[in-house]
Amino acid sequence: MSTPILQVSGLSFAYPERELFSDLSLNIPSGVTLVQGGDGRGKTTLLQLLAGRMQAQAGRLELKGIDLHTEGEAYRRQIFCMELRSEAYDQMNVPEYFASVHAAFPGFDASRLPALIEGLSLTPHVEKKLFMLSTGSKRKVWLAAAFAAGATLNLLDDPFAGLDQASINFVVKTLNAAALNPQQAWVIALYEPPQGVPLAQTLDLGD
Ligand SMILES: Nc1ncnc2c1ncn2[C@@H]1O[C@H](COP(=O)(O)OP(=O)(O)OP(=O)(O)O)[C@@H](O)[C@H]1O
Repeated sequence: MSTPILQVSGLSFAYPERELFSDLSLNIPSGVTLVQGGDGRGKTTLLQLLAGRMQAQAGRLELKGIDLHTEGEAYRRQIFCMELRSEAYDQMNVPEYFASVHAAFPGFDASRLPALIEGLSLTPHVEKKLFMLSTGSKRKVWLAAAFAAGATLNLLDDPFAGLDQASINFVVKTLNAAALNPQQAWVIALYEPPQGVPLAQTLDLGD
């Protein structure tokens, strides 16, 4: 088996009033990994921990040999993470947002944007600022950015929420094509397994 993209060992994390993970070890290979779990099981928190945006109480995370603890900046630079709760990009219009992602990811492939915008029915929205978009449209913008970014590790929290069926089909098709790239890993957090997406593995956090 090839070396995993991300190696996690001994990860422990608790909020003051609730322990979520204790001594969790896992490998994330290329392809699609599903983090499955019911309400409040810790899907979002786990993605934030993998992204290096929240700090665990214990554990080691190594992304293609880069250790989060000792090389945090280099580690985080390889990760595209949907920041749906962030307001940091709200004042940007869609092309400005894509330009900001392009600046952050050297492997960003801008030639893919027209097809992604069309496939996700974003054309009527491209001149809008992000705060003007519905949650579903904003999610589509993040997804388009993820597919163009070329990041090593891609963390997609609830990628289908609020999407119309045509866009869901498009995301499934695009994700399945991206999953064939042995240099990239895709982690998706959902309540239940997605239809039509072959999974490299499932991490079940319970109902
Ligand atoms: N900042 C926080 N401080 C304290 N507790 C938190 C915080 N964020 C989340 N929690 C709690 O931790 C648990 C896991 O939350 P998290 O959002 O990671 O779960 P989730 O599986 O993504 O849930 P959902 O599907 O409902 O979004 C929940 O019980 C939540 O209430």
